Amino acid sequence: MENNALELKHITKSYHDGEEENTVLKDVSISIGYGEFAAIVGPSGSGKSTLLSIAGALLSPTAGEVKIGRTLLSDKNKKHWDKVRREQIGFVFQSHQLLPYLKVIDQLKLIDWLSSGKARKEQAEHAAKLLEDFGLESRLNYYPDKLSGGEKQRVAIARALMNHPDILLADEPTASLDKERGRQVVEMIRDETKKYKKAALMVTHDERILDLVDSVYRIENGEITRQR
Ligand SMILES: Nc1ncnc2c1ncn2[C@@H]1O[C@H](COP(=O)(O)OP(=O)(O)OP(=O)(O)O)[C@@H](O)[C@H]1O
Repeated sequence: MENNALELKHITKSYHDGEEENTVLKDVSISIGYGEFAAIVGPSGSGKSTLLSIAGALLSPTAGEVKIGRTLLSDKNKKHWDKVRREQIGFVFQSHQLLPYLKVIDQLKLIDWLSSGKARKEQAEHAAKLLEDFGLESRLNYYPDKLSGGEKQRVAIARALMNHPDILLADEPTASLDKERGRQVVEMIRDETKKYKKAALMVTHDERILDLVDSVYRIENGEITRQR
């Protein structure tokens, strides 16, 4: 049976604040398949970022199971989490987080821990291909301050796909963009998800872009429901 790119099973997350226990996620389960683009919506403070951090091996759940591709994240083996993040997950944040002193093409080559010449060549080709997919082929030698907001975010998404992740996790990727540019960026995430059979999970406040995703989950009072 084909596995999913991401499986969260019966996730509970509580934060402790002195004597108080604040349960932010209650028995949350979701699965995202390869080629699927899912969105999470919900009011401020409902636990969306917490869920994304758990899915991205940045935060451990109080209870429940996280599986990324074939890898089951275990609390006993946290040393392994760095490797999972590096090799299986692509992160995109609200603001692009590009490095100001690197050209576009070099932003992608940053993830250059591979040593062999062949691997390096493949990586350079992959970077060029991704930047072309994102319509940035004429911007390879630009520094971030010469790019528009939408272009910067597109570079950030291309960079997140460099390591061939199982899943792309995006926390409000359109927050800093106007309507049109925001939509364009989300269309590109969708296209890449389909083209490379990746999964993507996006937190968003913007209901106008939900027609671009395959599935929509809403979190409210710590509980998740699938809307479609
Ligand atoms: N490290 C922490 N320690 C204690 N409480 C936390 C911590 N991180 C988040 N919380 C609490 O958990 C709840 C959910 O926070 P979270 O950031 O996941 O919500 P969100 O849905 O992403 O909100 P927003 O849409 O405003 O970004 C909030 O009540 C928040 O105060």
